[in-house]
Amino acid sequence: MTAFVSNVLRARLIEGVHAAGREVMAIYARDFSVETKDDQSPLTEADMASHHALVALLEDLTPEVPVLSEESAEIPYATRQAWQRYWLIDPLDGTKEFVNKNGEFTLNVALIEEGVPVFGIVYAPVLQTTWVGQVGGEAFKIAQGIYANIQVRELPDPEVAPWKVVGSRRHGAETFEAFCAGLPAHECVSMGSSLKLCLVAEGNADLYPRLAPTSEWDTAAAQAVVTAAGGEVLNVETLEPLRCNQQESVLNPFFIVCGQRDERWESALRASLQ
Ligand SMILES: Nc1ncnc2c1ncn2[C@@H]1O[C@H](COP(=O)(O)O)[C@@H](OP(=O)(O)O)[C@H]1O
Ligand SMILES: [Mg+2]
Repeated sequence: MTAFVSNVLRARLIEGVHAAGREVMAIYARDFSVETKDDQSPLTEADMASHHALVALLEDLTPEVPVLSEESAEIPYATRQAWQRYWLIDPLDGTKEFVNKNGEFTLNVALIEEGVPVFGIVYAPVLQTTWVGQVGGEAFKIAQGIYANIQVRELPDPEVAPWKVVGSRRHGAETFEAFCAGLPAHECVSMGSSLKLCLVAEGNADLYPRLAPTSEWDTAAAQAVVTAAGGEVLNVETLEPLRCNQQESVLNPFFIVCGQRDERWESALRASLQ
């Protein structure tokens, strides 16, 4: 377990992420403008308010640790490569869900050590729910102020209880369906943002195949939660855990989130990738 995140630091981080969430909610509650970024994805005042609040929080709490944010990602790899430890944040994941006001967006803060997400906080302010994971330590959820430890569930016998598979509302529908076609009895749920990984972490979903692009900040915090809860976030080609900061590009390979490995879904995955 990373010794870097003490209980005091963890509590301050959670408090600070909640404060950033209040700024996001103040904007969510009123009219706001939506810009389009160069990659055609939307950007709102809330993305930037959360970015500034989280960067200020992290610079205050741990001035020696660099921060990489989706909204300030132009740091050359030559610089990032030297980072043994850094914060990786997505100030507002699920911006389209924010714009559509369906509540399925999150604030994400991850600590990366030697490329491995070792600690993460995922906060969904509309749901008033926070997921926290410290790899090698605890995974827990705070829902409406109540703390509860979380863990992945064992894959049920699909004839008794269908597997639950979670997918994006907007990305990769065709390959998602090809994967699901190879599974035993299952039901599908659609959801925005990193909430999908948290559903697996808390045992409310079994699998989240992501056969479409994402960036490292979309997944790192929730990967720490999933891992701490006993699950895995695996590259679909190698079935090795995702790592951050291994190359110039911050794009993730396609991946699958699971509670545990199992030949039944692994063969469905291989078939869907052909
Ligand atoms: N072509 C692409 N390249 C990289 N990331 C992409 C992408 N299309 C979607 N995403 C990522 O997918 C996230 C939304 O995922 P989902 O559809 O599962 O909710 C977006 O997060 P943001 O809202 O932070 O931009 C965005 O980062
Ligand atoms: Mg995102």
